[in-house]
Amino acid sequence: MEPVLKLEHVTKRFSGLVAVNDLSLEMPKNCIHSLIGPNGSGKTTTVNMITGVLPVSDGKIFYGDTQISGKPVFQIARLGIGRTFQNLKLFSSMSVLENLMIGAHQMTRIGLIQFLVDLRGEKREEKLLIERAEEVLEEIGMADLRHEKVKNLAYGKQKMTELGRALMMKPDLLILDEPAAGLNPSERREFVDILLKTHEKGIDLFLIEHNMDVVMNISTKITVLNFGAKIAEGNPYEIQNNDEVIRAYLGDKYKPVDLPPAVEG
Ligand SMILES: Nc1ncnc2c1ncn2[C@@H]1O[C@H](COP(=O)(O)OP(=O)(O)OP(=O)(O)O)[C@@H](O)[C@H]1O
Repeated sequence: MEPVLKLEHVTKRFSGLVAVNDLSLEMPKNCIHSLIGPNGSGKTTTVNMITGVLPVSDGKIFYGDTQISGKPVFQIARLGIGRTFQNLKLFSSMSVLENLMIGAHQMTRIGLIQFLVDLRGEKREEKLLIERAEEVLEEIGMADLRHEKVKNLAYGKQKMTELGRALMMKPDLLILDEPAAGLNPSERREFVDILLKTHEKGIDLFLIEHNMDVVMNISTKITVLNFGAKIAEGNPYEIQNNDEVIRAYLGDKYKPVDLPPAVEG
């Protein structure tokens, strides 16, 4: 089966620094693929190249059979690749609903400024956006918070809003940069449950994550980077038992742990 995403000998150089070094990887369909490694090992740079934020220095990136390296961010997004960010990119003084709608403005023919001007108008596209936002709010369990300003939400709900914003465009592939960072165990469980539901609906997930309990519990495939280069690839069991990964990243003390149950309410 053709991979969803394929990196062929991808390198990124920043002046003298090689941030990603000759990286090749394939993400199979129906997969939760995690990219892990120590701080500074090149994970975010890799995602920035996949999403078109940074140009590759060498190599090629394919989404299905379409070469996406060299294409601008908006074109890559329109092909069906959604993304969340390590540092949330939300409008904190606006409501959850408005943030979701802004996330989808790329799907519509109108530009962002026009969209903001028209936010309370009667335009057909806005009605469609509101309908879609309502669907997403149900999916992420935040329908009752639709009119709450983002700045009043707990951090876990802000992260969920960021996820919702990425879901607005109905991506086929969703790239998540540290989705569990900053979440308490209960919020983490809730977030992971929503991610798994999202995946069950047919969205492939590619995630950068430092929380190994999350990675080892949900990943189908894991790629490990160190100093920009791939040092290992495999399923969670293989990665947990890989000597080089233990030396470079996991350490001796890592023991797989199940995620705790979510606390209701
Ligand atoms: N725009 C840039 N200009 C120069 N160097 C950069 C730039 N972006 C990243 N780097 C460097 O590239 C290397 C890889 O960084 P990157 O952020 O991709 O690592 P990471 O694995 O995502 O780290 P973390 O887990 O801390 O988020 C680091 O040495 C970083 O300092």
